[in-house]
Amino acid sequence: MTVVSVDDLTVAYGSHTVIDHLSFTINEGDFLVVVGENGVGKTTLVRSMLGFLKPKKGTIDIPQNTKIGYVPQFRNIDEEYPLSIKDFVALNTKPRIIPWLTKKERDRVNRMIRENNLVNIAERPLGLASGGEKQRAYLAQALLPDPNLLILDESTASLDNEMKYELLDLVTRFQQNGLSVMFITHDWDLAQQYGTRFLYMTGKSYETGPINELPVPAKGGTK
Ligand SMILES: Nc1ncnc2c1ncn2[C@@H]1O[C@H](COP(=O)(O)OP(=O)(O)OP(=O)(O)O)[C@@H](O)[C@H]1O
Repeated sequence: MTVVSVDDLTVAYGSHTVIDHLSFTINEGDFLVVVGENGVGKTTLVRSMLGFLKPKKGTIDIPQNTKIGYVPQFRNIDEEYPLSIKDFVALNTKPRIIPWLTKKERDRVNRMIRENNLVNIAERPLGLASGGEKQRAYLAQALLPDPNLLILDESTASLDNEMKYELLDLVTRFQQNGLSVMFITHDWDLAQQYGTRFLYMTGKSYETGPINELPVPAKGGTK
């Protein structure tokens, strides 16, 4: 089943064309890694897929049963941030008339807390969590509404190796249960280890295919 189909997409900021005739698809259960140097349009692609930018040309076909979860690139959550990890996850419950969570919503929040290894720290202020714990909280929040496509924009960028693997192992577990993943990264090793397919954006052209065909640059490349 196709969860997103992008065909001949062109996106521009005014006269500055950033994405030029891009086509690719994401299928159910894919772990698509998106690689490419700074400024080639990776975040612009995500913003277009989320509907925030109107394509100049081409189409982004998102079937009705595709629900997207998104973990954006940068957040500035400092020590003063007042919400607990659990409350932060619960922020992504859909708008409701009564101000408190229903039992079903609470159960769902607790499930996400469990499945993202946050049980022991659920009541801790998010601002005091480590980088890896924060990323797991962002993941839990994004997964709360049960999306079938998860977009991660550089989620491992600020993490040490152990935390990177922990986070991506977790994401892989969800992927193996049918979640499709689109993971934007500058880390070619992680791309090769976790991806099933790739989209390589060079700024001039695009390549896509199974992960074993990823054209890994020589050392000193765009890593
Ligand atoms: N709102 C905007 N208005 C005008 N130009 C923009 C805007 N957002 C991004 N750009 C430009 O579009 C190009 C692509 O930016 P984008 O953030 O999509 O790249 P990226 O591949 O995600 O980069 P990075 O890896 O550094 O996050 C850049 O030249 C950037 O300066």
